[in-house]
Amino acid sequence: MSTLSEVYTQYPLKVDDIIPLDFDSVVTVPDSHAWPISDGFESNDWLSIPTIDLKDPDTAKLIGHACETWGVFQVVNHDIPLNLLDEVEAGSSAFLSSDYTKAQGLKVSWWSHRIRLSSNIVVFQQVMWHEGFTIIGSPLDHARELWPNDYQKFCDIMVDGQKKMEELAITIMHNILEYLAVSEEEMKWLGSPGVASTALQLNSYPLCPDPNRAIGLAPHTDTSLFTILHQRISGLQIFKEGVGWGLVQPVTGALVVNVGDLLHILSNARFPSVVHRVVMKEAKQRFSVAFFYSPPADFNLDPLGLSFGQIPLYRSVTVAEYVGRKAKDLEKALASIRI
Ligand SMILES: O=C(O)CCC(=O)C(=O)O
Ligand SMILES: [Fe+2]
Repeated sequence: MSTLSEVYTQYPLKVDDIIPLDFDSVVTVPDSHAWPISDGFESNDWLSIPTIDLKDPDTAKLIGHACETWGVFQVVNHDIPLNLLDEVEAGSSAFLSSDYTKAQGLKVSWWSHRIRLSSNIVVFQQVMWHEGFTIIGSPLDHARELWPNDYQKFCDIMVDGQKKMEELAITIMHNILEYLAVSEEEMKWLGSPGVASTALQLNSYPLCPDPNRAIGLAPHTDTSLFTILHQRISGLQIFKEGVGWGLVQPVTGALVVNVGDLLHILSNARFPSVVHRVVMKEAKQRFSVAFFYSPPADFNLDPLGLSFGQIPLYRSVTVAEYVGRKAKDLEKALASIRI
């Protein structure tokens, strides 16, 4: 087994779990999509997470400190043009509203329940107020099938988006390693383009007739080292120990970076893997773009940067094994490798 695509193929969508819903015509939230009100659901409080200027000479310290205290921060001066992020969003919208996508009735699922349309585009929708799709690798073959006359532009934008996100991820990773005092020798894969496991996930949260009865994405942690996210409209909530749920304020041009499970393991639990969710806040359709950054699937992940005498809290695990554990049981994956 060598790629994440192959790992996901082992956990296909259970078709019986699909509950179709036409978000375009719905006037109330059906029971199938109603979500129990939970703590902080209606909170409009912004969390004061750090915003870091990537041109600041102290970037490594600022990023490391933010990872340690919050597990999430925003970055500005990141060199990804805003118009590219807008184009990715427009491409996502076009894909989701294409006749092909609609005709397939691509409906409800949750993380482990994904419809695979082709080897490289994974489409899913769930009992959340959400639809979206994940691109792993090149979208070319599948997009050619979807829009025989029109696929090239979509592919160029997605490939460009993935490339720029990966460059930014490499910069952030270098800073994190510096902060954790982990030798780059330990991460030989880092920096060679196309070697890391990456995925570009395009999320859409349709306008909801009753926002307090639905949820965009249920609480979860990401199965990545970290995730880079673009949001223009609010809705992303983070859970902070001792504070509770709070919204991450959209800042024009900024990208949100959150720690995922793999960096939590690598940092020996020094960095929290951030629990987050999406709530329906504004009376508009909301899009977001998430870029998941992880080492190659066969990379052996160990807690690193331990100080003298410190014991590792997690056993060594390959990325592929961890992804498989998470796909099987979202809640128990981390505990299952705890020493
Ligand atoms: O849409 C968002 O703000 C969050 C998306 C997210 O958490 C994810 O795709 O894993
Ligand atoms: Fe997430």
